[in-house]
Amino acid sequence: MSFLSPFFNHLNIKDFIDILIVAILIYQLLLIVRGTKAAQMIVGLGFLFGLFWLGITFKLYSLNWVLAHFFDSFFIIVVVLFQDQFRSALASVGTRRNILTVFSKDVHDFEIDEIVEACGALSREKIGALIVIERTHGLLNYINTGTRLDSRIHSDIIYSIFESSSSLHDGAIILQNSKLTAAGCFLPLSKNFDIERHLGTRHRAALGLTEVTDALVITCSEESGKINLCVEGVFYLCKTEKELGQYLRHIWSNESLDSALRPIKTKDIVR
Ligand SMILES: Nc1ncnc2c1ncn2[C@@H]1O[C@H](COP(=O)(O)OP(=O)(O)OP(=O)(O)O)[C@@H](O)[C@H]1O
Repeated sequence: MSFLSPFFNHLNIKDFIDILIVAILIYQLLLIVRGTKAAQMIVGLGFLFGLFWLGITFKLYSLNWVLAHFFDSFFIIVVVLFQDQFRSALASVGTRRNILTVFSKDVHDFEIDEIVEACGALSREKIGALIVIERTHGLLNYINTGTRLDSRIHSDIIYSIFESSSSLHDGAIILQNSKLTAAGCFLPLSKNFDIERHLGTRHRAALGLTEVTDALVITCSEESGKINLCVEGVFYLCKTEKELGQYLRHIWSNESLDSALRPIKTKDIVR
């Protein structure tokens, strides 16, 4: 590591602050694009950078010429490719989880009670519902498919959205950072061919989203009234509202799970 010391010797406090700000901006950008199509584009750009590096190392002139011209306009290309993400991120500064609130809890006990109460009522009335709770992966791609609400999380509001007379009852609602951000959102269907054949599109959408993001999805079946929590492509049946509450509190506040409940298999439960 001694080869790095000349580099550090020339750094002053201003440079450290500069590097820290850029690191936070890159981290925030990654949070926004994780789980979205933009993440795949970043992998594609990384691949082109790799090719460029190979071209320079092995002096592949034609490849260098093409890629050098491509990277000349790199910033314009990035802005064009990620225009949706930039637009949403700039518009949502201050309203979504940002630099200042990144360490705060997303869903509080109060909101969990409201979600659980709504699911209980929907289940008793056999009203179908699809409720998404955002964790660290940005869901703006999916929020943009629905109707923006930005309301507080309240059981009556959730219940009335899914009533058949509501114009927003089709699709999913997305809860983000203690807010009911959008309703009528379209989620990706699971591409898993091993899914039980009887599962309909509501449940396939819950699986699909949790396969590509770390969001939690609660489904309430219109047919059976059963409530399921879906985490990382796995369903956890909640026989009662109390069980749903236990699972949610287990995930958010690390409350211990009743031994009768199936343990959640997740790599990184976010608290
Ligand atoms: N891709 C999707 N994104 C969001 N919501 C969806 C999606 N696909 C279906 N839905 C919702 O699911 C409803 C259809 O549910 P369907 O009966 O096909 O599924 P299911 O899994 O059998 O659920 P249920 O047990 O409630 O009948 C739609 O009316 C719509 O509200």
